[in-house]
Amino acid sequence: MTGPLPGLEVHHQEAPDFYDRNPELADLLADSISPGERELLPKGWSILGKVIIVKIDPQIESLKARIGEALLEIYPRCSSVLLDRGVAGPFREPDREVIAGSAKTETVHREDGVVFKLDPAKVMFSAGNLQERMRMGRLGGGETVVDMFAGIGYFTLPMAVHSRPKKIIAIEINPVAYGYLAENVRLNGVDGIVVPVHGDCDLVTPRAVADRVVMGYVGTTDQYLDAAIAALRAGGALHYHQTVPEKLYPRKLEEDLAGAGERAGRSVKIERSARVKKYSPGILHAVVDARVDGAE
Ligand SMILES: C[S@@+](CC[C@H](N)C(=O)[O-])C[C@H]1O[C@@H](n2cnc3c(N)ncnc32)[C@H](O)[C@@H]1O
Repeated sequence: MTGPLPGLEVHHQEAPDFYDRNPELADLLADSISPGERELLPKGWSILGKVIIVKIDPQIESLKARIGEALLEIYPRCSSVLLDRGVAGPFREPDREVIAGSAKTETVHREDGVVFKLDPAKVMFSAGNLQERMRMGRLGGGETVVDMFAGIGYFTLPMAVHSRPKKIIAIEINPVAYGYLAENVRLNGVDGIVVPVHGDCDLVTPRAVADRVVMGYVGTTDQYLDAAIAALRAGGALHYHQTVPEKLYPRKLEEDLAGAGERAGRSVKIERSARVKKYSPGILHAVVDARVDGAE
């Protein structure tokens, strides 16, 4: 997608965000904070479009407005700063608060030739999954794909834009994320390829249609493996994202897949296991690719 987007300002950047040990933040606040507070200042932040997203140590949360203003001074092209308190619930909704700048946090992020419109105050966008988004955009071609936890189109859009499948059925349960998914499909000019579906994967995943099924991370991804395998035609590819203690990687994930294959009476052959990113201390976010044969 290269054309202008009416009414939207697009910001180009190499990666979805960057973490920067910028001494400027400490310098800008130097006169008004103690040396102890200085030590606790954030060492990095993310930038998505025009929005800066920062985690702040709870011990210095009283400084949040000043930290936000200082970040806007460092990045004059940005318009809002969000304090990030993590992601919660099955919809993976971020807990974020505007601490400086405009209350309007909807923005447009461009990455790998794909446009993502989103409001980072309302939906998540994981910087650490960049390589995986790029990889998915270069697999297959001419296939029917089911993206089970599509979000705003994290995997659907790079696949539709770059590998030109025949069709992608992109399923999303959260109405806000679904709204952005539908809009991003239009903005990227892939409405002839992507069919956004608003619903619960457990109820709406079609059976025996897919050459490829993508299962992004939702915390309980393993509970949807039966639906994913049922969606696949014989010989189809499955991408299973899950978190796992480092010590159990990749065995635990391979066992999840083997179990689902057994329940379905189909053969599941592991083709690749990879670490996507560190999720939390001792816990990995990983992806396993498998080939599923047998009855449709
Ligand atoms: C973490 S986000 C998308 C992950 C993305 N694929 C990635 O790895 O960057 C997961 C999405 O799945 C959606 N979701 C969770 N449970 C679902 C379900 N049962 N059916 C459909 N969508 C679901 C959430 O609302 C959320 O938008």
